[in-house]
Amino acid sequence: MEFIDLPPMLQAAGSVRLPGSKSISNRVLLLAALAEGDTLVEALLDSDDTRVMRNAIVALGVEVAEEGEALRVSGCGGRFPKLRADIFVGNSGLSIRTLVPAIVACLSGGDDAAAEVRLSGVPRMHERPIGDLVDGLKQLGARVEWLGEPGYPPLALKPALLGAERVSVRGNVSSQFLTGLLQAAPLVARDKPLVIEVEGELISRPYVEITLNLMERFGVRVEREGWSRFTVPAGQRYTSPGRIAVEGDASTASYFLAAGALGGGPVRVVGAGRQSIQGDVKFADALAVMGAEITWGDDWIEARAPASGKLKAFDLDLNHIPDAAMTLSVAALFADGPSTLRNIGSWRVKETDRIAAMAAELRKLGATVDEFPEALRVTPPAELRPAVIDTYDDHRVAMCFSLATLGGAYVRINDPKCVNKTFPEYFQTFAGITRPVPVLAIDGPSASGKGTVAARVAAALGFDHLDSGALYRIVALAALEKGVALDDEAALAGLAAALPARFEGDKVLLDGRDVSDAIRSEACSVGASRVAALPAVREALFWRQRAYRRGPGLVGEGRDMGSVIFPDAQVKIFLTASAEARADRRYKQLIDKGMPANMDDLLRDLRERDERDSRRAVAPLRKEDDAALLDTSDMTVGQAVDFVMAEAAALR
Ligand SMILES: Nc1ncnc2c1ncn2[C@@H]1O[C@H](COP(=O)(O)OP(=O)(O)O)[C@@H](O)[C@H]1O
Ligand SMILES: Nc1ccn([C@@H]2O[C@H](COP(=O)(O)OP(=O)(O)O)[C@@H](O)[C@H]2O)c(=O)n1
Repeated sequence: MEFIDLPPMLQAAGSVRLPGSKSISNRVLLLAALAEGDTLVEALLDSDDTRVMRNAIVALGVEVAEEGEALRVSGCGGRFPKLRADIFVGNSGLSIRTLVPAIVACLSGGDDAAAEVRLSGVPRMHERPIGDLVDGLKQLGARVEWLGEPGYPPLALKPALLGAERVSVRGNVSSQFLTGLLQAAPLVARDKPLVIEVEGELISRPYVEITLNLMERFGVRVEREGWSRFTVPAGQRYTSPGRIAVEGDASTASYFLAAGALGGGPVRVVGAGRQSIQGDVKFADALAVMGAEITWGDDWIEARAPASGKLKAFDLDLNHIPDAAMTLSVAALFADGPSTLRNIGSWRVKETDRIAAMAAELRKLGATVDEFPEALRVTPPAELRPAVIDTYDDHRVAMCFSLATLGGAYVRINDPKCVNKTFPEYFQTFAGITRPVPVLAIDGPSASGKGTVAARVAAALGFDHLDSGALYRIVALAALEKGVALDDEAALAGLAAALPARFEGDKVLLDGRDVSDAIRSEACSVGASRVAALPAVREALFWRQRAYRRGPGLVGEGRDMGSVIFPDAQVKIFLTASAEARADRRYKQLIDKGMPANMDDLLRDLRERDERDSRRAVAPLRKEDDAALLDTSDMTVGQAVDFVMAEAAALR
């Protein structure tokens, strides 16, 4: 499984130019395809979902050409030229739900009896309902055949004359059904008006407003009575507006605005603002309810943390911003109490069951989550835990969990490429506005001076100090005490995973006992180097070591700080010295502590350990390409510290 590790972040600030809106891009592509005349579409989103729509209109015979950064769509004037096609819609709900009514309308009254368009998608798409939409189309006379489970894709559309003047559709499953019917309506209402009635409550209304707004840009007027009855007057045709610029994506904006609110800010998103036609800009109002400071421009929004520093819990009906509301469920981790997200039932039929998915993943971070049929209550933990987040092939799950890093937790996002659905550059953009907790990694062989230098540098910088070798030594000590064999990998990994050890200043405590000296014995030195060669032991200590990365920063020393535990460390040092110099230092250290020591034994032992540490299969000791080499054979401690402090200047 591919993954991306996001380190804990100190803060977020900066400016982001938003990628094009998915909702607008896909509507514009279809309307431009159906219109009379060429449309030059600017700032179109390039992502999996928009490629689905683009490929679909091309498969239906519409010409599309790149012109610099823009796309020229040569409209077909109301009837797709090719009505024999197999269209793959991936996992794009909007694409299938708007293509089906438009194709059905084009199949009406044609003279090719063998015309047939089939639509299919990824397995999840075949679980996403479309039956209510098809029922509506059948009222008009459409011929639709289910190719799998009735009510779900895949399906086949066949020629049939559409007749009725009235159609009704359910509004409480997906507003995309209504959008699909509305966009196809002018193709049906050639001689007589078409009335679309909505049964039940219409959810996600702002998306329908985007539809009406864009239809108007393409010259089609819709009469609306409340949100339950829409009349499309007869004889209208889509005509190209010539050129159209796609707004920035307001749903995507939610991640960056939240980053500003959670990570200090200010973070500004450019491309959607006060004048946006997208309902999701209202996400900024929800952040304001939490106490974030929001500033609006015509085409930008800026968010920063509340002056008090603490975000407030909320209880909100989020029916109008279902997508951006996912971001709010992660923001709830930063609130001063339990927050409730209401009226989000549509989450159940999205890319995944988002209520279940968010509940499961938020819990991994330590939150208490109550799941209801159409709501979620999130109670933040005292401290976020590092978590491995599963993303369910859902771009929004992947994107919104990146925000947890602003709460000081390491987050591993599994299958991060699922963001390609709407924002392939997401993680790079997120990295551009966030500042990871700094890490200075010092690796090197035994007695090279890592511990001594790390302690001094950490004190000078005001950072924490992680002596990772001590963890392996404690495992060795615990094993020796409990009589666990030093090659019993499973038992040793079990010991390591549940190690009741703590660092307190200079002291190392095991089960509350001071073992600072005990772990430095020769037996523990040899034992540590043996248990450290076992992959399961290293695995068991992996997240534990990462948890030491906390603001304002960390100096980590060991063998694999810069290669495995903190590969993104901003400063890496490979500290070494000749074997003779190191044996000499170790000898003096032991004699000072009143411990027995023999120079020849020490030198042999040191060489053996060097060998074992460098030859082992997992996390071998070696200098990383991006580490600065420091040979202290002929240096004083002060000189070594000065060298590292000079490198550490890069952290500021
Ligand atoms: N140039 C130097 N840099 C770091 N330590 C040095 C240097 N010269 C002598 N020493 C001494 O070497 C000894 C071993 O250092 P230590 O920090 O325990 O090494 P490590 O953590 O790499 O095993 C310490 O007593 C330290 O004072
Ligand atoms: N990050 C680390 C740190 C230590 N170790 C192992 O743990 C042993 C003890 O580490 P240490 O840093 O206390 O050892 P010294 O350098 O003090 O001898 C080393 O010999 C390594 O085998 C490791 O594998 N990875």
